[in-house]
Amino acid sequence: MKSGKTGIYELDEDEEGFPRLTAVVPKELASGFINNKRETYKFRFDKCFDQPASQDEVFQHVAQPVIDNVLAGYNGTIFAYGQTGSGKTFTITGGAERYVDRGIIPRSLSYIFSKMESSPGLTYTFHISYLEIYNENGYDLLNPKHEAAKLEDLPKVTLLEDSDQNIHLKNLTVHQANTEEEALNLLFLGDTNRMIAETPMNQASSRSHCIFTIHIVSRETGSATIRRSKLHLVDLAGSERVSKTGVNGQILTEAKYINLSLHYLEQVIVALSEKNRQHVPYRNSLMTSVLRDSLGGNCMTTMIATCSMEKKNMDESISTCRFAQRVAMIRNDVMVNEELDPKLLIMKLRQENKDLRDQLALATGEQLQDELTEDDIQWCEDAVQRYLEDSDPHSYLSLGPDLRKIQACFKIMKMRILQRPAPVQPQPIPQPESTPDVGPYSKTELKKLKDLLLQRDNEINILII
Ligand SMILES: Nc1ncnc2c1ncn2[C@@H]1O[C@H](COP(=O)(O)OP(=O)(O)OP(=O)(O)O)[C@@H](O)[C@H]1O
Repeated sequence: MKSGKTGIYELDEDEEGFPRLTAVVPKELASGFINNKRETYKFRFDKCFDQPASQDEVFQHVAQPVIDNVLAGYNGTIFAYGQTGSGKTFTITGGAERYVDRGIIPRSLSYIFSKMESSPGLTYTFHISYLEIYNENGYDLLNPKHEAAKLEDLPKVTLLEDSDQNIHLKNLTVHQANTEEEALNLLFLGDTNRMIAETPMNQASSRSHCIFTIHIVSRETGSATIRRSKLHLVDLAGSERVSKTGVNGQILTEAKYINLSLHYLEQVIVALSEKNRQHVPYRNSLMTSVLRDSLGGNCMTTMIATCSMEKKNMDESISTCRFAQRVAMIRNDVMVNEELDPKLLIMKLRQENKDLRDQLALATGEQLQDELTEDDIQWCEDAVQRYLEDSDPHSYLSLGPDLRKIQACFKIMKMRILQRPAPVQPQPIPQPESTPDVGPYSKTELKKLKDLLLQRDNEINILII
């Protein structure tokens, strides 16, 4: 956080070193506030980003820690809250003009896929869904028919609750993304389909809530345990009050729905922040129902409050800061969402069953009579192969007490010996046709010796003469 004054706002640190935002209300604005005598408002946050903060800085501080936890199997939510035009969409999705303006969603996708590539011991599967909530109705932004139809013509996304009170969303498609590019294409498709309309406050105001969700399944290689987690990236509709915008007709209806759903969101957040509160009113709105497992309980929630620095928006900015303070009071108990993969679990149990039968046979001295299965024979093949390939002369073939397996392994080895090609016999070196060599000397050497002998005899004869 940068310290300093930004017009009527001041950024510094409180006594405990936390970033603090102080809003100093100018006299001419004070009458518009509920407590019109109050002149300064102080808010404490985990982090404050001043106007020049880069998208990368925001991503690193806000999103990266949440994503690291999501990849480790926890649920995570990041949502942007603030009045229209304060930068929610810019923060969550990003600006379209420059690459450096990419927001939290595309950066999260890049980060997640790069993490996946650098974790060879883990297998990840990613699925993506993109939900828009408009006038309290849910619509699938990734529905293939979306481009051709009006939003209202699409099948509505509805809530279903199972006997364990888990929420399921009917008509919301979930798409697998194997690469960053595929995931970005889904984001692009959803953003293209997003409903936008004009209001007097903003030419391209988003009047709906959008929830981009990355569903992650991970498993360590060879493990039967799978982890399921999800990351919700939420771009809320503008939080400004209706009276401020001076709108009517359809836009007024929309604004009322937005205000109501944000009010219910606030109610849930207030309930979650009260220590001994038993009932949390999640069911009041579609958004709180969808985010039920993502606002409190088993989830890491991060809220980004976007504020306008302009004087005329000061009461909205203070209201946004108040909301953010309440969210900061929620304490969640997070746990990894682990479960066993049914297929791997069955395989594991079958193996355990077999081991137990083998042990029983060993204990009772009784031999198993039924035929070995194809899997058993393959197991024997592999065991023999490993044994033969092992260059250690002291290695042994461990087969357990099952006589059938021992016999199968012997049979496999015998087959391998029988099927081995006959060893190549060394061929005799062809010799020139002549008398065979005698003794340790070759014929050439013998001839040389005979010649030498003859020469010596001649020399002796000459000397005698
Ligand atoms: N940090 C920023 N840097 C540069 N431009 C920004 C920044 N934040 C917002 N903007 C620009 O301000 C305008 C409004 O921002 P944005 O659409 O993100 O607001 P919003 O809060 O999502 O509004 P709405 O509620 O209407 O969706 C956009 O043109 C956006 O590009």
